[in-house]
Amino acid sequence: MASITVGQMQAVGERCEVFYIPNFITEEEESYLIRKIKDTSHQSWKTLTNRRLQTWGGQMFGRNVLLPQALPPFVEAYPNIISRLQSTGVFRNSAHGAPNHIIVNEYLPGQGIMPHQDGPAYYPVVATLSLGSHTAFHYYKYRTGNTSHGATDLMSSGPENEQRVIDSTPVMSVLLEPRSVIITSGSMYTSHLHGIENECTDRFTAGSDDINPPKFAALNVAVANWKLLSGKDIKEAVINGGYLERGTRYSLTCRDVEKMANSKFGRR
Ligand SMILES: O=C(O)CCC(=O)C(=O)O
Ligand SMILES: [Fe+2]
Repeated sequence: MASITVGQMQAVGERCEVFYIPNFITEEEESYLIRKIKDTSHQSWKTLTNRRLQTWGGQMFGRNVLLPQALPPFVEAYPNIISRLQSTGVFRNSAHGAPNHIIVNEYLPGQGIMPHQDGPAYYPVVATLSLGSHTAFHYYKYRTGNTSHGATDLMSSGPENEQRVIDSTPVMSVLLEPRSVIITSGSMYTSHLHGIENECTDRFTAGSDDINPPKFAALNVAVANWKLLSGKDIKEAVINGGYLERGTRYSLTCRDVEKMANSKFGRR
């Protein structure tokens, strides 16, 4: 992909805060990146309860400041993920004009990530590249009035650690294909949450027009980006009410940490 402009990116939903770009990288680039992620001579995994992660571009110092390190060549040179993301224009007003930090998550089938906000350390845009498998990605809002409506409600710790009730019905849900990028900005970044349920299989309710779009069967919510899906088998499963088995998925969560420690600081 030579270059992408905001005009060519496809907005998902009416608010134009979420953009879906299928085939952001080629299959060859995807295999190469997965090989590099698995080759831990460069970096190591941090194991959490329900997934593993690597951090590229440096470690956070306190909550908001990055102790920067160079990003690996497999996002700067080949494939040139960072410059492709730059060419979308979504980072043009961020402190460094480009992502300077990447969290690589690994999810086995059945693993997900609780609804959360990415928080104030970053410029409020996140671009996430999916590798290896599709997944179902949901955006949630907080319940107004903060009243819990029963045992199914989720609680969040929120950016300031206060407990808030999350509405368990997503405000928007997208199917992320392998090799796609999803960009989250605006209020979807600053006041909504996002998460991935711990599922092995995603089932769909058939649909193929705006009145009756295909849905994620378990939640009865539309697949908001169904028209933008590019994989033949994936699109067929979604439109015809089939199912998709998840494989191991790697995600590259690319953001701009606005405050960076002076790089000389650590060396003195
Ligand atoms: O894996 C994903 O697509 C989401 C990851 C995420 O939300 C995060 O790292 O903050
Ligand atoms: Fe996140």
